[in-house]
Amino acid sequence: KKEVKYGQLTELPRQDEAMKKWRSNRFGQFIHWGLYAIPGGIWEGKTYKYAAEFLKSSAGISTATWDSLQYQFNPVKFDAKEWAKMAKDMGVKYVTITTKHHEGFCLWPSKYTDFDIENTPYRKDLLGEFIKAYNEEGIDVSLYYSVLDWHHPDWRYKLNTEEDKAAFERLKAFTENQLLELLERYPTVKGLWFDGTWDQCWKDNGKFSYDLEKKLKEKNPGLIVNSRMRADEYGSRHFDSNGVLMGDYESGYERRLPNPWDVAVTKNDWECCMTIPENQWGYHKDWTLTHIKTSNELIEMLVQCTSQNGNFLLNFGPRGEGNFREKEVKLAKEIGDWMDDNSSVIYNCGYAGLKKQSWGYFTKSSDSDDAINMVVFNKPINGKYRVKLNKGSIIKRAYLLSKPKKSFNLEEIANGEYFLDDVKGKCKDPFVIIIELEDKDSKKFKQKALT
Ligand SMILES: Cc1ccc([C@@H]2N[C@@H](C)[C@@H](O)[C@H]2O)cc1
Repeated sequence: KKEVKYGQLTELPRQDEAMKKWRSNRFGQFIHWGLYAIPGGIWEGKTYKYAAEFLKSSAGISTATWDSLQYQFNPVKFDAKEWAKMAKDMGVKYVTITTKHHEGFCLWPSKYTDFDIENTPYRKDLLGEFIKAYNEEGIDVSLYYSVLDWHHPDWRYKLNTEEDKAAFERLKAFTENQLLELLERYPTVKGLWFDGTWDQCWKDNGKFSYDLEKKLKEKNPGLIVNSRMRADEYGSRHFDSNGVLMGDYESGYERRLPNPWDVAVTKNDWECCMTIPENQWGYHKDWTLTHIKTSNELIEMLVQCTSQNGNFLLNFGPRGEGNFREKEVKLAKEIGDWMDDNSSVIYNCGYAGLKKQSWGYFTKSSDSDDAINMVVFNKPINGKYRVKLNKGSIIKRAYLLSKPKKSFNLEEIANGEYFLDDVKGKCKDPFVIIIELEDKDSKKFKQKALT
């Protein structure tokens, strides 16, 4: 074991109220919005397939040219209340918005740069309007902040010379100032989502990231930060050099999920962030370039995350004018319709302590030990759901969440294992079966085979 002085700051898993709320939220909306939304992946008539928020590098655009987009940023269609209503109807309990992406443009009026919303035709504190509207809908707000900053003259990928090191000291001060400014201006913010921390410059500053996490948590007690914020003094990221998780939850699942049967992942808090297209975070004008995920695919990801004690952060990329494309509005509505009927298997739910089975996913509410949720995505060809619980578990009753009076026929096929007869009729959406268990002391002893 290495001696790590600047590794984990807060003992995990956190059991304070703020973290319990974060955990029970389960479903969040990611918003990527910045100057990149203006060109939307197309530059001088050429469409670039790579992620639209990377157009500056994909199209080899100079910083001066890119930064002049600032004078075009005027989201006349932006209506924070409308955005917050769409999010509320979709069923998200929290939102994470890019305050500053790699381009360096700030959606809030910052004292530390002119490359911000104040110096655009819009002028007003857009981020402030956004936070107020979402909080009024009862949605927690967390802020995405990119340490990597293509605009800032003191950004360095690597610190080779003394001049590099001096420049990066200024960049670190700028970063700390902006983050403290964000927490000062927006005290209701619940979390910070760091990105752009993979370069050598940051890995060489592990102690700084430790001290910064400490300062930010002193400024905003209960603040929740992702593991991506941190490096230890040896340059190890997310997990310190002894494999101990840093930050407050693991944020390595970007556009990918763990294996559905992976149990190890359930021991930490974690979050998966996901795009609707194959790989677009910022607005891209052309969504015919790759597969666009359906609401069923996205609902299955949300359910899988919940089944493994993870949160699901689904990304939306609004247009430069400040409205969402129709496909995103439609998906938000479809997901919201499903959540209207089934959110009880998501909010305040997590890993049921059971092996994944072929019909779908188990989730269990943190508030009850004698009920288990089965979220079905695959109907069995033999018309019976094989349900394998822990040994000694006895099902008292099983029924559809949508038809609680109608009990399933049960057939006990082994200790803690049952067949449930399938429901009649077609189900076009994923549906929920509630399993009510006999409480523990009423169990009948079942002879285990001697082999
Ligand atoms: C190689 C790469 C760098 C940065 C990213 C950023 N992280 C996501 C959360 C988005 O912000 C994306 O732009 C993605 C891939």
